[in-house]
Amino acid sequence: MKICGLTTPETLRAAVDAGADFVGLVAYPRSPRAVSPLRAAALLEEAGMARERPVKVVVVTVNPDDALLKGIADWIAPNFIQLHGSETPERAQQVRAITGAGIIKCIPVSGPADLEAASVWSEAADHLMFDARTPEGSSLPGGMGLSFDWTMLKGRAFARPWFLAGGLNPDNVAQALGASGAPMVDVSSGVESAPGVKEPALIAAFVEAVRATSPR
Ligand SMILES: O=C(O)c1ccccc1NCC(=O)[C@H](O)[C@H](O)COP(=O)(O)O
Repeated sequence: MKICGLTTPETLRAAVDAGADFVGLVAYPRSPRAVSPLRAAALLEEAGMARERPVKVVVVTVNPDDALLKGIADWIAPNFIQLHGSETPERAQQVRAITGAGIIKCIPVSGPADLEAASVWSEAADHLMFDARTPEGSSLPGGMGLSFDWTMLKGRAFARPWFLAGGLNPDNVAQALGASGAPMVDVSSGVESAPGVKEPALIAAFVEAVRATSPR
């Protein structure tokens, strides 16, 4: 599971200690969870993760330019770049070459037809993420606590391992896993007390709820 949008060493550590597999740092200036590459590097250091990383570090971007990608590679050296904009597979290959990181591609979903977009990503992405499409004119393309009909994913096969995202929280994640058959889940606002303010107790409750649902 992935806990996204962490902004403090305490919550980063809380995610690791709870047993998250991936932690997400958002490099999108308009987000209430935004951290610069420099701040992200300091965060990892303050959380004791500068050298040894017990989890995969993901940097979330939206149509990133080369300068941002170079800054991310130099300062953070993440395991994955999450592409949350309108990037093409060709651009994703460039992102991989510039950063040396793996690629998580977000597919925005409002209806079953949106799932077809996954088919072009079998070469360029390591993982897919199905996240609720935010309404036209929204301030953010993700992290809005919106969900979609999870059942449309049930029984579907995709070329890459995938995350379910969008509107998940400790109270609904068990139902979401059952309804979608998701192999991995991602959460941001569902473990916050206000936009950008993560709560360690909610992070722990989310991880526990996933653990209690998943086969060991
Ligand atoms: O979280 C953000 O602020 C954000 C900003 C811009 C692009 C993507 C963003 N988040 C991406 C994520 O991976 C979120 O975890 C995902 O959209 C689910 O968010 P939520 O519905 O709040 O759990």
